[in-house]
Amino acid sequence: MKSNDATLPVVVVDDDREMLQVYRTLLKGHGVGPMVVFEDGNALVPFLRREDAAAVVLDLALPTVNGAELLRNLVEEFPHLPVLIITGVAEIGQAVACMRAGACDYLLKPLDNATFLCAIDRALGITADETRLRNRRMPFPDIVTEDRQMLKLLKRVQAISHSGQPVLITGETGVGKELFAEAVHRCSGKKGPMVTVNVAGVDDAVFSDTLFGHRKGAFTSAQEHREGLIRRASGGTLFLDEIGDLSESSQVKLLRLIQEHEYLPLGSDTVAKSDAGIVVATNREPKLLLEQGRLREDLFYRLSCHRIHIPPLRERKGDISMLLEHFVTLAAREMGKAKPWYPVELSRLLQQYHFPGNVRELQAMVYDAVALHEKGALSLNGFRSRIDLPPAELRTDEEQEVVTVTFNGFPSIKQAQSQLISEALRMSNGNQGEAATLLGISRQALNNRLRRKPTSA
Ligand SMILES: Nc1ncnc2c1ncn2[C@@H]1O[C@H](COP(=O)(O)OP(=O)(O)OP(=O)(O)O)[C@@H](O)[C@H]1O
Repeated sequence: MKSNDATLPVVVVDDDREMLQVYRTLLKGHGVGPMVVFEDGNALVPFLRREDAAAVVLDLALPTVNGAELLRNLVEEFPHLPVLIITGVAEIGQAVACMRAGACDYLLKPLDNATFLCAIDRALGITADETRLRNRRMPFPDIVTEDRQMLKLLKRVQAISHSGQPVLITGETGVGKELFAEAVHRCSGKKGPMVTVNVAGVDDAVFSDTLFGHRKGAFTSAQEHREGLIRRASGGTLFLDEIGDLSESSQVKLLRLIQEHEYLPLGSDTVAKSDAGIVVATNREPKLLLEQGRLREDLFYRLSCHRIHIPPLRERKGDISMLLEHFVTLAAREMGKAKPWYPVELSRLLQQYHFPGNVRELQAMVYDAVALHEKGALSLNGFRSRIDLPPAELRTDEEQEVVTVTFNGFPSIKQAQSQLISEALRMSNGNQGEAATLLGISRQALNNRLRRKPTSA
């Protein structure tokens, strides 16, 4: 990927040569470009797979491909790329469908130059933000966060990942310890795999056998030679999860592995060597385990060389709206459903909850809501019941705030009406009959309102 956003091209897909000349003049005069042109859509996706772009300007009426379908493909495959739709057909249902499919703007021909350039500015603004975020988290594509403390931790991960010392990751259940272990592994540049072993409640015999393997005949049922998982992690990383209740003898073996990079397969008297990096995690407080005599002091100090403590979600509530959006998108994609709409106040509602199960709990809640939703929208009430918050607990002043937050101030009747019509059209995928039913008015009444104020919906 090129590092400087200003060098990324704006890709224009239009078969009208006169229009292409207009775009060229406008973009050049605006200091935006270079411009890459496709007169039909077929070569666009292969191009975007090879090259990065700042934005796509897409004419819906293309000769050989369906513009709406191309838009859906672009959003699906390049979710960060802003797509600006241009069309000659003033059709409100189509506009709503395009915006719902993920277009960043929708403009009508004949083009108003100023409106077009404003839309381009907005699109490029989005690109700059996304690129900044993407670059900041480059080695951590799966970790969604904007929290300052978490971003500091990610920097720390980058700094320590090459040291060759063990890494201890702590934090409550579901905060993302395994994700961080993967980040350590990815940043280390090790070519081998990351092998995860959950050692919760595992006795020493199973621990040793699983990790170090055994020779044939090492014990009565050892019919075959077994290679341990440490061998599989050669050239990579061994991630031991839940080390909080490891037995005393397993701790000694782990210490030897960390210090000497050596282990003894069961039944073998030849010491084996390992070059795997070691990352361990626990959701218990290590100091407490130490005080209770459940963690050996020498192992604790050896493990504490690089420690990463991930804060619980309730201490970084600012992440909730990003995670909500991330999981709604992910869940819809995995379930093969259209991404449902949800009200802006949902993330405020979730911020009232303390999330004992942390990100995992939020993820499960969202997946459940996406699986169950009807009419294309997630229900606030469904979430209220999931977080044991009866409707009565939402205070009246907060309910009023919902209105002012949605409209950025108290709305006029006209604004509220126009917002309701837009939402109904959005939720019904542009189907005016369905939208009218949602609004409790006749289709004719909705049509009259749309004709009176076509741009408001
Ligand atoms: N910051 C995040 N961004 C995106 N997904 C996250 C984030 N944090 C956690 N998750 C998701 O939440 C779930 C739980 O995360 P993970 O398994 O890493 O937690 P954990 O701390 O290892 O839990 P446990 O202690 O129970 O093993 C996973 O599906 C993970 O992908």
